[in-house]
Amino acid sequence: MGAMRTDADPTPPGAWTLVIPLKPLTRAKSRLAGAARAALRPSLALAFAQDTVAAALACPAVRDVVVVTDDALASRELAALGARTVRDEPAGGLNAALAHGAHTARALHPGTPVAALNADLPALRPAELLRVLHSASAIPRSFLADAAGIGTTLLAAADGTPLAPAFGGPSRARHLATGAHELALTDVPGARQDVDTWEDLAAALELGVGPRTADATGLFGPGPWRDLRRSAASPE
Ligand SMILES: Nc1nc2c(ncn2[C@@H]2O[C@H](COP(=O)(O)OP(=O)(O)OP(=O)(O)O)[C@@H](O)[C@H]2O)c(=O)[nH]1
Ligand SMILES: C=C(OP(=O)(O)O)C(=O)O
Repeated sequence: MGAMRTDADPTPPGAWTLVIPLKPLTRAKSRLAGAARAALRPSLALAFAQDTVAAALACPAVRDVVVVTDDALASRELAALGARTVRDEPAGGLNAALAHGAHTARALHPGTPVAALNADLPALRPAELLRVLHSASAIPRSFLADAAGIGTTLLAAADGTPLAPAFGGPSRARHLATGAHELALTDVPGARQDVDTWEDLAAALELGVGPRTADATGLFGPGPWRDLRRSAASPE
């Protein structure tokens, strides 16, 4: 199962606590609305989160996953996978939720390095996440840009360093401007492929998604990515 370790590996087994934010499913993934299968949007948002959380929990560098959400169904389903769930406090939006999650993580596990991870990474693989966290271990505060090169999929902070999340829209530039180091990893496509649009979902399907997203997109019928590209081209 786990990847090979060496004495030089700066990522001790189970070192990291990940914080994963998730909006209420009925409001999540609004950019997937307006296309033929928009009614499936909450199920897709849940499937992405389930595959993201499952991959995170299967990563040998991860000791715990804290999901910050007010969605009751998502809380139940993600707890069933082994994540902890906390309420979305102080109800101040994404970055406030992440700061709350990071505080919870550090209270639970003093000394843990913490990383915020988006909930919409259905093609994430545990071995990729291990490479990302391994690189992040050597740096006080670092981030991974999304596949589009505009946003951020992961922001990591060592013990003693504030996470200071600045997610939302063009967060790559914001994280750079606040002094975080950009992780220059080219071989972790699943960790960078967030899904905001039907085109993003097509790209994730081509990389290979986890089982819940595969099931949920199976509802689209055969050749899902070709169908999705058609939906993206002609929204309802
Ligand atoms: N707990 C919590 N999570 C949030 C909040 N806003 C966004 N998120 C989550 O943060 C990540 C990125 O969020 P967004 O891109 O703003 O929202 P999204 O649902 O992914 O997509 P859009 O609705 O299309 O913007 C996703 O995992 C969201 O579920 C919030 O206020 N609270
Ligand atoms: C919130 C973010 O992601 P997106 O808007 O791409 O979902 C971000 O990249 O900061």
